Amino acid sequence: MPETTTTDAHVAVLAFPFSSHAAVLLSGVGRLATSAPNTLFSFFSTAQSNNSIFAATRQPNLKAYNVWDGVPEGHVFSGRHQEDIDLFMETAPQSFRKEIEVAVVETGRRVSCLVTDAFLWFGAEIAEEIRVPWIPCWTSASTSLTSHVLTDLIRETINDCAGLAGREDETLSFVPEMSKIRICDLPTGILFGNLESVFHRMLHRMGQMLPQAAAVFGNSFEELEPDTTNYLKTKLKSFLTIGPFNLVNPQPPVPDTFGCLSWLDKQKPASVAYIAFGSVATPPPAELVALAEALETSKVPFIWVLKDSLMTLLPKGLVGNGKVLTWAPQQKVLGHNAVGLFITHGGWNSVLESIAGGVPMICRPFFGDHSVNARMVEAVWEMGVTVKGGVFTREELLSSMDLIFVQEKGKKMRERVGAMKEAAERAVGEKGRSTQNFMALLNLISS
Ligand SMILES: O=c1ccn([C@@H]2O[C@H](COP(=O)(O)OP(=O)(O)O[C@H]3O[C@H](CO)[C@@H](O)[C@H](O)[C@H]3O)[C@@H](O)[C@H]2O)c(=O)[nH]1
Repeated sequence: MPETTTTDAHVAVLAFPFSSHAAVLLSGVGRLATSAPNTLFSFFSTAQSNNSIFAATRQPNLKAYNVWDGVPEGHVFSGRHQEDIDLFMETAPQSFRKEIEVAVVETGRRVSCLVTDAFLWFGAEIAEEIRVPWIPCWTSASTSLTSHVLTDLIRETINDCAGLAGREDETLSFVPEMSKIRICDLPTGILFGNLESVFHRMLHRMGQMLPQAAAVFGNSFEELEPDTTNYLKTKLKSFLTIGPFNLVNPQPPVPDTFGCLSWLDKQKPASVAYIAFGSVATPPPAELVALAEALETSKVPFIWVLKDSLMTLLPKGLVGNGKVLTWAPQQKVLGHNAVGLFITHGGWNSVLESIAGGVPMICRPFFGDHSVNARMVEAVWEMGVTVKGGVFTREELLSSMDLIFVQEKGKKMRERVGAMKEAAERAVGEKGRSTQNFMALLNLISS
């Protein structure tokens, strides 16, 4: 790729250091750093986050800086939900400002552009103070972003129509681009959950601030979400989908500690269920038991990622039919031709990785954007199903596995995921839309 940068550009990158957010941002920024070797990239996250995502060898023009996690010395966590996020967000604007100054002194280059996780809406204020463009990265689907940009409209419309009660299954007919999404599928923080929590106020503010950004870039591709992508192009100064990141920047090699891949080599094509719920979610014990029983009854071979502490819940004979482990090289597993089903929470990276592997899904959403992603899998792309009633039951799992592994409908789903996989590969190919968008982004950040 041609070098298009001026020689003194310095991009400050502010990460949201929880779940897989920082890793996804680093994956996008790593690609920019490779394509613009004369531009410096200073990547700011907490020490814990940086230690977990920065490999020993990185591009020489990409350097990690640690910011304070906001946890006061001697603080004892109360176990309150998202306490770590609340503490971080309280001090984050000042912590980032302070560390940016350190990077400026150390590199001898003033910052020329501010890239942030889109969650960090105060990036708009920092960018204004230092008079540089603000370019946020949205690490999830264009459709979930649309719902955040439209939060005020959605709240007003629902309130004008006498509130939410009994209307959860209605579709968002007043937003034509999201007309297959139901009210109950909306990400938490728009109508559901504690709307006054630090996290949800942050999402609301983000939706209001993003139209000020010089450009927003996202980990999706236009062919996957044409309607909401086009809508965002009208609402934001510039909206550039440059994904899927997993196809252009696959996961760095991770050791196959548990021998998943060699075990998969011995299984029949499209016969194995892979089960994982991302970096945060865990189904409650009763659902884990329902899942274990469904696997045992169906005899479907499986790879199941599960926390160590929960393994005692599984029936003793179960493991004979598969592998239960604490972490898998997910992208490689989903890319293996033996895998025919992904049982997932619907995290955006998992959805994109399932598409890249051509694997249909059973989605069991938990929070955040999982429900809207799962709805798209089922009702828009028809590449899988979402569990009814929101929880796993043995009977429904058995019938969904039968549908995907055995029935004609399942075959059609596999064909549709396969076609979308090809569309994704075209998008990041030499002349693809995501590649063109990436070049436009590269010009923006390094000029
Ligand atoms: O055994 C495992 C389990 C997970 N992963 C990886 O972990 C990531 C998980 O990402 P994702 O599916 O997006 O789930 P979360 O970590 O829960 O992601 C958070 O961030 C996403 C956007 O970045 C949002 O869509 C989710 O709602 C939010 O929970 C993926 O890249 C997986 O490949 C592995 O490599 N091995």
